[in-house]
Amino acid sequence: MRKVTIIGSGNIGLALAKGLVKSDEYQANNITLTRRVLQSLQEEKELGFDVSANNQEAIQGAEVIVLAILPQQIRKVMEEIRPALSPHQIVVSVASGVSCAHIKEVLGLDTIVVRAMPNTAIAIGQSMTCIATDNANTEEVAVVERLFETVGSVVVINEDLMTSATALCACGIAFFLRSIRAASQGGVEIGFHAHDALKMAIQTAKGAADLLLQTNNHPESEIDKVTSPKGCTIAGLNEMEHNGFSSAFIKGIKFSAKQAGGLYND
Ligand SMILES: NC(=O)C1=CN([C@@H]2O[C@H](COP(=O)(O)OP(=O)(O)OC[C@H]3O[C@@H](n4cnc5c(N)ncnc54)[C@H](OP(=O)(O)O)[C@@H]3O)[C@@H](O)[C@H]2O)C=CC1
Ligand SMILES: O=C(O)[C@@H]1CCC=N1
Repeated sequence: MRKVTIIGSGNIGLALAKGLVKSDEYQANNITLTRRVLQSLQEEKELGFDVSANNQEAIQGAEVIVLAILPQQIRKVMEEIRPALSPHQIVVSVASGVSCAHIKEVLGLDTIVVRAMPNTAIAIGQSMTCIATDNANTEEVAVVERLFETVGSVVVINEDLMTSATALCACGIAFFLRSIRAASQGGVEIGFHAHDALKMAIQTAKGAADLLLQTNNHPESEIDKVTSPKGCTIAGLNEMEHNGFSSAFIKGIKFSAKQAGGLYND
């Protein structure tokens, strides 16, 4: 079985590890997890993951090394692992705003580097992951594609769109979650208990997403089927638009994309 090392087992690193095991394509004992505060990985150790605070030892024998470290911490980690890297290992960075060129500048120009931008739904095999590279060959990209396809959908994009992918997909999951919370808060105001309102909002959002996935229809064509003439749906939608709903969403995504590009401090 292929060995994967995840350096930086925080929110996204652990979500990836859990998703890989849940997919049944990987076993916990083929995944090494690192972080400095090793006590925080006690539960994962009990689940069978190999855990370590030594990044150099942890990457030995790994086919793929995932850097799931904050952009502000990644240079130090790369300097640390550089002497222990082997030529055929694929380095996958999920750090936002850190380019392939930045990574090769520290790890060496011959290092095989692929950037990946997953989201936290990776823990349940439902990530939307964008990947990009400027030097990996087709086979190496295919290895990374297969890894992330076991935990969701994958799109290969040009590297110059990675910060946009960060905003739309990685941050995006938070935007949709906030919209579900807002819907449930509205539900409470119109008469439901919080628990029921949240359940209704979640299933309605899931139905909307599945409708688009399964029919390939444009959202507006599905909206047209809901909006009866002179009805309450168009009244609600237009009230939301008068208050800037689409505009706020678009502005938020643009602002996140701008921020995502500036997180790496040389
Ligand atoms: N959260 C998300 O949804 C997504 C995040 N990303 C990107 O993933 C990266 C990580 O983000 P996120 O998971 O949210 O951040 P977290 O802070 O949750 O995780 C970072 C982890 O790195 C560990 N770490 C720090 N220094 C070292 C080191 N020297 N050696 C080993 N481990 C170390 C930290 O643990 P300790 O302090 O114990 O060392 C921490 O657990 C970021 O670059 C972010 O841009 C990308 C897509 C989605
Ligand atoms: O908020 C962040 O900076 C990270 C990157 C994408 C999702 N979380």
